[in-house]
Amino acid sequence: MANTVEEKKFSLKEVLDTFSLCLSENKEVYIEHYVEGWRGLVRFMNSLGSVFSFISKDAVNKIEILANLLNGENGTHYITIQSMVKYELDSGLVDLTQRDKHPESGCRTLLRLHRALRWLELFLERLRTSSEDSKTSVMCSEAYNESLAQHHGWIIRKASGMAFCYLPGRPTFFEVMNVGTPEEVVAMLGEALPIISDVYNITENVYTQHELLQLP
Ligand SMILES: CCCCCCCCCCCCC/C=C/[C@@H](O)[C@H](COP(=O)(O)O)NC(=O)CCCCCCCCCCCCCCC
Repeated sequence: MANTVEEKKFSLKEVLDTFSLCLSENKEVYIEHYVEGWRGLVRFMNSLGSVFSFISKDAVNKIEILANLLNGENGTHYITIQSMVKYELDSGLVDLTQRDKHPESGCRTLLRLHRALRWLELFLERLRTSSEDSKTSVMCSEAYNESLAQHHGWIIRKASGMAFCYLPGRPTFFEVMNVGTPEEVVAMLGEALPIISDVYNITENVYTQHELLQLP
């Protein structure tokens, strides 16, 4: 039977909207919607070609770790990032100095996606303010160098740099986002970016407060 969810032509707007569901009234971040937002982003990335599959494989792996924690027997502790951090720290479930007993804790796994969210924020901001002849590969690698690259070793940085060269040009990129005219894409990005920044900043604060930004 056809998988209608996979085949539906999606709009990047819907994906980015998912991040607006992440924030609770008291500014906690719901992991369910965070994970859902990432699933949508990965789906979008997959539609850009198989050269990105080493990236999406890693992202999917991390998304699934978090989804399993949320759906597991201790799932109630994984409703928000704040409750996850409290629970895992209080229960000694986080490897703080080296990967050892808890190599796949929620805290260290989400931190990797959190760093990638910063890349997304920087990349989308560049896209939003770009001109017609701007190069997506340049915008992407600048955003990467300012964020994720600082946490990646040489091999991953090289492989990422090569993958960026296969990004479609700005016009095609805007088209596959399936949002509308370039002006509509720019407007959509203008609405989505503050929400992504909010989610990023709130998470960053939680991790800073608990000194978790360097988890191995
Ligand atoms: C659309 C272009 C896509 C460019 C994606 C830029 C991000 C490049 C990241 C390269 C990651 C390479 C794979 C391996 C990573 C891991 O080593 C590394 C560390 O993990 P570990 O501590 O468990 O070992 N993992 C990570 O840093 C997590 C990376 C997660 C990357 C998710 C990227 C999803 C991109 C979604 C694209 C959506 C674009 C929408 C724009 C309109």
